[in-house]
Amino acid sequence: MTEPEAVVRVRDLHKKYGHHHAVDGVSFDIHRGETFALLGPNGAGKSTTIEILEGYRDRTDGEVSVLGIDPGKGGLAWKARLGIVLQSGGESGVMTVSEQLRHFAGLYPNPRSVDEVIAAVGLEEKAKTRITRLSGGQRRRVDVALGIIGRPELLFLDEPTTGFDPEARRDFWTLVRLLKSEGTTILLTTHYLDEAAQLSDRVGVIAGGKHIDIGRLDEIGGDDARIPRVRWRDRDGMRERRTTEPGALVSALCAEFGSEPPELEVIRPSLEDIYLRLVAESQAEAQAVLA
Ligand SMILES: Nc1ncnc2c1ncn2[C@@H]1O[C@H](COP(=O)(O)OP(=O)(O)OP(=O)(O)O)[C@@H](O)[C@H]1O
Repeated sequence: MTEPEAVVRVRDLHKKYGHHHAVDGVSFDIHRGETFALLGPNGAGKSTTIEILEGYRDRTDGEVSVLGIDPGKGGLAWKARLGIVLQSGGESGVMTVSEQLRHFAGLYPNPRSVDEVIAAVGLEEKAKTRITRLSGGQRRRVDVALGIIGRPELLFLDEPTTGFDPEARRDFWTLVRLLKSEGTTILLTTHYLDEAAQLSDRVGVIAGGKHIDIGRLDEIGGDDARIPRVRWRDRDGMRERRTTEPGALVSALCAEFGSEPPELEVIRPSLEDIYLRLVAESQAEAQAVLA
């Protein structure tokens, strides 16, 4: 089998702010066409890592290649192949939505149609509205629109749906799936674990600047973290058991009760459960080292 093409390659990345080691030996690849979610608690080093990949921030040490180029040396032609949605938007407020997008579209060799992008982010009714007059969530949609207007090969989405209402988030997920179906490689950070579970092929988890785990959605955290729990109520109250064979346990319970046990549930750990467990374990290990 041929190795997938690495659009992003990070090896032993380090970033120090003064004495603070914000990124402490992180390594990962992102393959062409995949959506990769970089997850971690506040201050884990996600934005610092992304900003290094985008060429906005110098690294202290390590190897980084983005679309075959060292981001510290990337020129305009390289930048035009990237789409960037930063954590805080950089759009200027005096322009209308469509003016701003037209302005940005002019900076790229092969931009998407402004009207199509406005429709894709659900801002048709606000196209002629000044950005200063938009709500926070609507401005965030402008950020996303600006990130995709240049038809990027690689799209960075740093907490893209912060401030979105639930419907806008669903619409955004549809948009990301469309971009992915067109072959766009995507690096996503988000604190919404359901968003990561919906959109990503693989997940990397970091905490305190250090790598904790990396893998496909169905393998991250290991087999033990994904063992389902069966819950039901009996005479003594709620009961719960972890089992790799929930079907067999449910059958046995049904036979024992003579019908379905009250409040029966089979609960499969969500990405959020697995993530919280990984982060808690790594924090406990870090504290044990300090003790
Ligand atoms: N310009 C800076 N100068 C000094 N320290 C910084 C700077 N930027 C970030 N840091 C520190 O580096 C660490 C990592 O920050 P970073 O913003 O990369 O984390 P993050 O994972 O993106 O967090 P969040 O989820 O809160 O956005 C934090 O402890 C932060 O305080």
